[in-house]
Amino acid sequence: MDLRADIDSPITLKPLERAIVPTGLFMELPVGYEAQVRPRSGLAAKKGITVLNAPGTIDADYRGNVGVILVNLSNEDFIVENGERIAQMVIAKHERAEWEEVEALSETDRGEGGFGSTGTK
Ligand SMILES: O=c1ccn([C@H]2C[C@H](O)[C@@H](COP(=O)(O)OP(=O)(O)OP(=O)(O)O)O2)c(=O)[nH]1
Repeated sequence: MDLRADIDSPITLKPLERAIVPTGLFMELPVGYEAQVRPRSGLAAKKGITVLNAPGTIDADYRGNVGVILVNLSNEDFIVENGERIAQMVIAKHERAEWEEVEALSETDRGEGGFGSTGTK
């Protein structure tokens, strides 16, 4: 679903500035669910505006105003207007891990290789 700015007056984001933009959305998620705040591709592609902490996490026990941390990665000012669609949100179910401490991990071909260890071709 779309998240809209719920603000009394417009917010100006200068290049590289960020702001927490309230949405006026308050909710109660069931335990085992989270909401994820994501950028809108149109704003990103056309205006250089994205969600700084994407995906933002809304915890199930959060009861406050859902905020969107917008950042202006363009070289022009961007004005956030009240009611503007600034981000989108999905509700996601997640597992709860039970951690167990062990002496060794199972062996795999990859092992500790990561961060481009398989090359680019
Ligand atoms: O984009 C976001 C991210 C977070 N929040 C709210 C809901 C979330 O449940 C709470 C805490 O977020 P997070 O766990 O990402 O923050 P933290 O930096 O770990 O702070 P805290 O100590 O408050 O958990 O802030 C938002 O409204 N929008």
